[in-house]
Amino acid sequence: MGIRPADAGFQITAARVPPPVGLVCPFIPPICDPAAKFRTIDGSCNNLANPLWGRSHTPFERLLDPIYDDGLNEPRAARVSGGPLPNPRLISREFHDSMSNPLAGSTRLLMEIGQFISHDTEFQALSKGFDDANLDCCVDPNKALPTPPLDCAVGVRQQLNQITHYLDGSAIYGSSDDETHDLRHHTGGLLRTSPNDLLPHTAATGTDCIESPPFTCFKAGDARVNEQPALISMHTVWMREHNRLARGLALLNPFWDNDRLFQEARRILGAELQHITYSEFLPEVLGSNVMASFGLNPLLDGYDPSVQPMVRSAFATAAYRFGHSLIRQRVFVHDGFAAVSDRLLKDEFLKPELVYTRGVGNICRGATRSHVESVDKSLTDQITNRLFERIPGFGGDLAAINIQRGRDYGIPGYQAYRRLCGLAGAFSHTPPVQAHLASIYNMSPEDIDLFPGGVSEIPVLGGKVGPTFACLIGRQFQSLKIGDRFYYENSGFNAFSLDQLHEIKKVTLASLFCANTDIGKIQPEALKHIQPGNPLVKCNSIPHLDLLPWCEPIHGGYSAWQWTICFGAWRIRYRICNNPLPNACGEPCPLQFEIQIEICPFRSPEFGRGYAGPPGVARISAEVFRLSKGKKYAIGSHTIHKAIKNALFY
Ligand code: HEM
Ligand SMILES: [Ca+2]
Repeated sequence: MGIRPADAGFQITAARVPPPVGLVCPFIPPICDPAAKFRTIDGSCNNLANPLWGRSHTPFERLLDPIYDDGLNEPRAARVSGGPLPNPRLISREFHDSMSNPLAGSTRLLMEIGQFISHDTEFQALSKGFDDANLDCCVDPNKALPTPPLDCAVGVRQQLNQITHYLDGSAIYGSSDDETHDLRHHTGGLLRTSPNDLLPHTAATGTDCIESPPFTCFKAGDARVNEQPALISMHTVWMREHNRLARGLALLNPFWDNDRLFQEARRILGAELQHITYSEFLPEVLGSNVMASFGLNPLLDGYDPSVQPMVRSAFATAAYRFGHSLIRQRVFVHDGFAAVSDRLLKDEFLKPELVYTRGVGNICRGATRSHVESVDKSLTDQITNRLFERIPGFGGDLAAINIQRGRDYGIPGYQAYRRLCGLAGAFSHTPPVQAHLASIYNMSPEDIDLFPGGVSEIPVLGGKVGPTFACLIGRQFQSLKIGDRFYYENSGFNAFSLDQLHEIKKVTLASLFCANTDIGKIQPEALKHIQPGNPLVKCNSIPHLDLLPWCEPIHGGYSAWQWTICFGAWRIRYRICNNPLPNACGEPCPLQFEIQIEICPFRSPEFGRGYAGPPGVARISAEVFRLSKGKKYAIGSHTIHKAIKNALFY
């Protein structure tokens, strides 16, 4: 069944022992530049003592030791009390009904940005068949690819994150230098685009995107970009934001080269993404109490190099999949006057068409003008029966996948995580949901899988998820914050200046959409519905980031001093303003042309008229300055001769 230890390329044994002699460990720490201003693309060298922490293609970390059926490798299948665990599809059919329970107050954008953040922080590597084909699930279950742990000690099965664990914009830029190279335009710090300022095109691979000409599939920093049109739109908005920043920086700093512009824009964009996550998204999901208890609110200096930033497997396989319960049955597009499309999600999976026909602005507007589903046991049938359906009636079931994926990763059951989070009792559910769960798991709470147990809890005060998921999500975003040396609020040598931070903190989802789409009007808090206190307003009244604090001053610059030979007791030096145009933050040259005279060879008390310089140097008189101001003179010209004569002999 599935991947055998022999297929894994390394040994799986129960005891953790050092790697056997001869085993090549794939995790070789790179040599880091501790003074580097920018993140590496693959996330390495963020933690200087542990440069592999958070890098792409490294294992998920664990909160609890794994439980495998055979102690090593096989998905958890047996009940604590003996006998097989309930079949995941059965749990999905019986427990995860497809009722629609709209969430009061929140817009569908909560789902969209949630998915985008997920695609910046975790992407499991799956076992592939011959020639990169997906495994046939009837013959070979589609298991997560095994990996040795970071220290390459031999042990139980671990799973691999393909992308950078950090919240760093990898969904926009990619998680390897090759990917980034391919996405970049290589002039002006820009990313590549396609006509109408859309994402660059890519050939469809079949599993990632269904291409129906002329609607070409898109390419972005994360391979899942084409999964649904609102996700494509979100990627497009961020790609445009990068280009907008790069262009703005180029205007302010015309001497920055392509690489400098790219990296500075990427650094600002990463900060914007973190700011939106910690100031808009997480408070909406977790509520203010949980935000405070995990230290997720703004903080000026929190970096702790002992904190592991890595994504935890319980977060990736269950807690952060809470978002699957937010998903609505239909994709809603709004043109500012009316809904222009409200198609079933199953018809939009993996298809870029709506982005071409309806436009990014209308899709973004749709996300801010419609509701999202509550986080509860109900998941739309579009994902529990019709996920990626190609032949009617043969769609996938994401709830069942989530449950089986948890077992595949060996994550312990729901109760173990309740204990880890210090929650009292075995349930945080309404009595009917509790009874339903208990009966599906044959009255054995210890067997309950983390996804169904967590997603069906009563939400915490002010949040959208229950206490177990709030704890697991809170812990994860805490470690992504204080375990990230480049976290945008950190001080230290790499920090943003206070002026820059002030500008970054103006960025909201609303300002992002305003700056990069034709949305025109939006409510300031875009994750919340339009209502008194959050009215629909014109984009020009939404605060936006001003790049001026990123201006590096170019002052008006002079040529080097040129000396004449000594004639008599004097010699003259002169210089010309060869850069009369400073940039927005630079000072102009005070004078176009400057002449000084010096006693030659010794200092004498008879300085020239109007002397104002240091000993030994006499500056020419104020009239002469005026005479020469605003003009450039060639040395030897009549006016200069006159000026020098005046200075020397009057
Ligand atoms: C239309 C919307 C969405 C669709 C069709 C979708 C579909 C999927 C699929 C097919 C997987 C892979 C499952 C597996 O093989 O284990 C997945 C994984 C995941 N999804 Fe979603 N999803 C959607 C929205 C969301 C949202 C809104 C969130 C969170 C707020 C989310 C969080 C996750 C996470 C954390 C994973 C695991 C990623 C990994 O480690 O590879 N998804 N989703
Ligand atoms: Ca990342």
